[in-house]
Amino acid sequence: MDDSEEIDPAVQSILDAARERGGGGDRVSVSPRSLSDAFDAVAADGRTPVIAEIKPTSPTADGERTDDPVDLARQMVEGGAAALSVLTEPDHFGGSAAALERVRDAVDVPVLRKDFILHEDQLDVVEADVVLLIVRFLEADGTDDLADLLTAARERGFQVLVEAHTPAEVETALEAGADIIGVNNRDLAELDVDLGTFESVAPDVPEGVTLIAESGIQTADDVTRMCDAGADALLIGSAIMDHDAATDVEANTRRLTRADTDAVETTPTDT
Ligand SMILES: O=P(O)(O)OC[C@@H](O)[C@@H](O)c1c[nH]c2ccccc12
Repeated sequence: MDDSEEIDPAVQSILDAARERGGGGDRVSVSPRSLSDAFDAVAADGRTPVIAEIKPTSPTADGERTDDPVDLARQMVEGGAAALSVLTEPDHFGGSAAALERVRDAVDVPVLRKDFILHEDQLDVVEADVVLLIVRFLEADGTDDLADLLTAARERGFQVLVEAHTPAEVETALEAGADIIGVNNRDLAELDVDLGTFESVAPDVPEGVTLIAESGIQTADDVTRMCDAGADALLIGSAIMDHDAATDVEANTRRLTRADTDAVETTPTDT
């Protein structure tokens, strides 16, 4: 629908690959770990709910992190992450369904499958507690309808995070019945990040909806800023992963999950 606004060539290439990718085999049926219970539990413990993302690389990253995803997942949980996000897109993010499966077996927290799902059968690739649906991409021709995909995902047991970037996309998400909305600070047309996006779009999201701030959150101040603007939880990848294998993933996670609380943590000096 909205193909008139040029999207970044890197994003177009992701979309083209997603269109080609087949689905799974048998229809999956998931008994999901509750995302809202996980957020409540960490909040009760004085931490900020953070979904820590395992993203080996991305079109905007330098290099690729090749550590075992299970090791990374354990460090993130040890550092206080409420939930994990695992990229399963293979061609541009270095992800795989197998990595998600191993991670979900190794931890107790909910796991989000991060991918570019355009068709119902792509829901059947792997079990996860939450799947991502991106409004912007489901407006393109030749993709399934957002509301239909949302229903199809819920019928399989998935919780659904619907990603928006503008007030119009939030409206679309709400009309489709979304109850968990992520506002992506990264503009998929340009690939640049502006935390002001969340601040300007958040007021359009009604109280009863779980609201997640996504992308570009680097520092403790950024965490506070997103929480002040109404975020119930934050999705953080690069600042935790870094693409320098020497980075301490557990310490990074701890620093950001403790950022909006009074808890005092020592901050690593090399980040
Ligand atoms: O690494 P960052 O800037 O902390 O961003 C994490 C996450 O929000 C980002 O990876 C993301 C948001 N929406 C997506 C959709 C597909 C792939 C990736 C994403």
